[in-house]
Amino acid sequence: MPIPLKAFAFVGSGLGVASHLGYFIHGEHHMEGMRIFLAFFLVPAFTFATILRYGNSGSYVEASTITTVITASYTISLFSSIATYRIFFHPLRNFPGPTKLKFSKFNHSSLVVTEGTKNFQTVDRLHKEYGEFVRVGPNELSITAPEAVNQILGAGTKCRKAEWYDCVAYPEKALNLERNRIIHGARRKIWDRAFSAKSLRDYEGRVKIYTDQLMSQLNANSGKAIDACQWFNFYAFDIMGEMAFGQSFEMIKSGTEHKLLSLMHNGMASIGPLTPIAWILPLLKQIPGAAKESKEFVKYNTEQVARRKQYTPEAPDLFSFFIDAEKNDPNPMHKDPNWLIGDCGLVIVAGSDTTTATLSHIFYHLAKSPHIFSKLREELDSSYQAGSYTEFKDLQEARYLNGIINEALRLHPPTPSGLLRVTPPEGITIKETIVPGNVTVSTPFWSIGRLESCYEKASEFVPERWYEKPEMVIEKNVFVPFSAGPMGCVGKQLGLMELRNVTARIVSQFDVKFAPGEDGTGLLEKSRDVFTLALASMMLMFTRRER
Ligand code: HEM
Repeated sequence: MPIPLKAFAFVGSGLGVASHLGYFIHGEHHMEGMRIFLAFFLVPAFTFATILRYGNSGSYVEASTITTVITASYTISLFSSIATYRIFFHPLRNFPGPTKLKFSKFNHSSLVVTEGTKNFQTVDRLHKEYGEFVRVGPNELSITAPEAVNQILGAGTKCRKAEWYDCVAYPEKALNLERNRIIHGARRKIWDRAFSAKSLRDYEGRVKIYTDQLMSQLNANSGKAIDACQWFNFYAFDIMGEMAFGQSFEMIKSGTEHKLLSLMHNGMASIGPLTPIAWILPLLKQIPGAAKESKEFVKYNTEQVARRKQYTPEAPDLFSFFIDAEKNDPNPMHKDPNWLIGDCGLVIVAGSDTTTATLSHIFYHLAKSPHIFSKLREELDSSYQAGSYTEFKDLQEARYLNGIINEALRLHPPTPSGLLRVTPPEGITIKETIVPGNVTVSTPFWSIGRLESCYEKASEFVPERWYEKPEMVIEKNVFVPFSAGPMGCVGKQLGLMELRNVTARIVSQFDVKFAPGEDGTGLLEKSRDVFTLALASMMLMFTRRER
């Protein structure tokens, strides 16, 4: 007697629930995209072939009907089980947030796309609607409670980096992608050496060369409208090329974009919309012909590393330390050549777009507010001489300049959505709220930087709050544009050195204003959130100062 179709539907449904409760609900599966994807095709094909071979009639119609019934009932019950769990039983079920985001991160992704790839603003809107704790995914919370920043990112944090770090540059290895704390700590030691106080002093000369080059170009274009964001990007990128490979990309000199810059930016463009569903990124990279730019970026870095290994620069660069570790460090992990290639890409990505975004926003505010520009020029005229021996040291102490940099980082953090972390298995308690274990959490920098509970007159650009009016910084601990703790920015001092040096030089030597028809809103409204910011243009005029 033939088995009724209902029985097959029953089996499919049972398997659906069982695979959810026995497999998908446990642990991490973000790197299994390809296997799961293939299983969804191969298992039905295998089922079809088995029924055809061993079924009662051996007919194609029977085999395909039964396969369809099992597959459909499996799929429906799997997704129903997932949805039911996420809404009614998940440990985050009582946290507020839009219902569609509780179901699936695909809905977050589509929200990001429809709202112009500005996740930090999307999340900000959700916080205004739902409060300090917002469930932005089935297993994800965005938190603006000030206490969360230190607990999630601070020195003693028990949180670790989220799955996103495995996916975003798969299959690369690099310091910032490393989720294992012991391995991260061991690699971080090499980077810390490369950024010691002595090394930083050695890098001053390199920074100066590119600041000089930028000044020459601004001189040559004095009084003309130019895209400041693009020139700042050339500047930051040239310095990072010098740091990573011991040779710049010559973009300031040539005034044209190097191929690597567009490769990097095109490669990063997908990160914005795909961050909520980052498991798709490794899947894409395993498809031949897909994710071309990212693959080319890695290929370029591989070739450059090979070239860099052929010579020793006169003064050490970052790679002097990395190559030394590969050859001489007793820890064998540094022998893996993938570290050099991945860290090479990391120098470029981490060091260029962050600095560019900050410089661009500093000059947005200087062009918008002539009184801030004049006050900065006064400070510099009285305490600083461009090109002097003590130039870098003097600028460290320029209070107004440093206040301006802090304000730019507060209102326009270069990683505006914050950083994804996972809570420890026992969970954490933030402001009496228990955040369960193994939940993805983030503290959106852009929103927190604008909270009246953290800063007095939060929406205003007030450099003095950082020295003369400390009462205007209500929650000091939330200001972490470089992140904090063991995974905080290792290049912070180099970044600050560049920002101070180039800002001081320009303000001392040029008048700055918006070009006709420009008011800087394009920069604020059209830049996209791709983890760092993909900047829109901003046309400024730098005119040689009349003395
Ligand atoms: C305004 C300038 C900069 C800002 C705002 C900034 C910000 C940040 C932030 C927020 C992180 C944490 C990322 C995460 O956890 O996913 C980070 C990490 C990092 N940054 Fe920066 N950065 C800047 C400049 C630089 C520069 C010039 C370099 C030089 C190469 C650099 C190298 C790095 C590296 C290597 C990491 C990874 C550290 C680790 O995982 O231990 N950054 N940065």
